[in-house]
Amino acid sequence: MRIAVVGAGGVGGAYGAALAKAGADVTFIARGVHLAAMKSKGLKLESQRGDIHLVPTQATDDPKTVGPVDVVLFCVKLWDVESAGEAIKPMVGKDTAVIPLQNGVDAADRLMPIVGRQAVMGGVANISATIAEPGVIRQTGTVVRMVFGELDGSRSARGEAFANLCAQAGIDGVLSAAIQTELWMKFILLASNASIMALARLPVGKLRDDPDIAPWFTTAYEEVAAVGRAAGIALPADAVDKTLNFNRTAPPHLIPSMAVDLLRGNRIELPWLSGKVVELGRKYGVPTPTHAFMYATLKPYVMGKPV
Ligand SMILES: NC(=O)C1=CN([C@@H]2O[C@H](COP(=O)(O)OP(=O)(O)OC[C@H]3O[C@@H](n4cnc5c(N)ncnc54)[C@H](OP(=O)(O)O)[C@@H]3O)[C@@H](O)[C@H]2O)C=CC1
Ligand SMILES: CC(C)(CO)C(=O)C(=O)O
Repeated sequence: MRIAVVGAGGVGGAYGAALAKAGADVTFIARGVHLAAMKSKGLKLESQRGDIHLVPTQATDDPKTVGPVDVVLFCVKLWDVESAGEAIKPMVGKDTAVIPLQNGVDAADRLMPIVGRQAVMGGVANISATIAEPGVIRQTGTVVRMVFGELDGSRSARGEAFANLCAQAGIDGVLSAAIQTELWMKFILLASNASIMALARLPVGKLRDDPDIAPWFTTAYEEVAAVGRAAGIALPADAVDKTLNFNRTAPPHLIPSMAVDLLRGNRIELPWLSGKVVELGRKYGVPTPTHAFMYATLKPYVMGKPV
């Protein structure tokens, strides 16, 4: 199976390394010093599950040299969706599946007008990883799970083929018939935790048991779930309880990628996370005061550390 991993960062690097190690024909689309390091030293994944060092690593900044592939794992940040979407067109053939793994709930909708409705599936990344230095990806924790599915809920041959490949690569790959629900279940958690932990600049273990902070997780989750239901998403009745339970049992040092970006002084994905909750809340007449406050107070950091 030919795979292109677009954006070889925390998410793309970690999944791509596992797929390549399992024998899949993986090409990484990368750029800058990270690409140069991958080409000269090979991509390295540091993980408690065992390190992987891909030498040599198939990597390029030019999708035209790759041509059509079976699966594009689309792993750039949310602000790069449109530009990277344009760039990958030469790799999208008649049967290619493009699986966007961004957090948030709108990446697939934004990609469809660019690469075509038929190509785009839905995807959720359950992993925590970051670029530690050029050419090196570091994973936190041991979860390597990916949920993906056709947006219309059908069970496709391409979905099944990719699920089989995930199994060979040690990725807990789940082919879902309800990918919109999966995306929103993660959104309840992530949009809330990203803002709370970016504001506190601390990982989950330092916050979830504090009696002054704990209720804000519940309130923030409830706002996102209410917006999702108003938008017509079929969320389970215990969606908030499930999310609270996940948060209670997450590794204490887990910190959302948006908080990592804020601590590094990078751009942050806030407009597509708390910002999206507020935007959709307004659209559907659902109050979102917690996310509105978090969005407003983090907004000065959207383009990086304010000067
Ligand atoms: N990190 C995590 O643990 C998780 C992240 N996610 C989501 O996954 C997405 C990706 O996050 P993450 O892996 O952290 O991001 P990273 O910043 O680590 O990786 C993205 C990479 O894509 C590169 N890139 C962007 N555009 C292009 C392009 N046109 N051509 C080639 N390379 C390109 C970036 O390069 P450059 O630096 O030069 O811009 C960067 O190296 C986000 O939406 C995030 O919310 C989901 C679950 C977990
Ligand atoms: C791993 C997790 C859930 C962290 O909260 C995440 O999605 C992220 O860091 O973006």
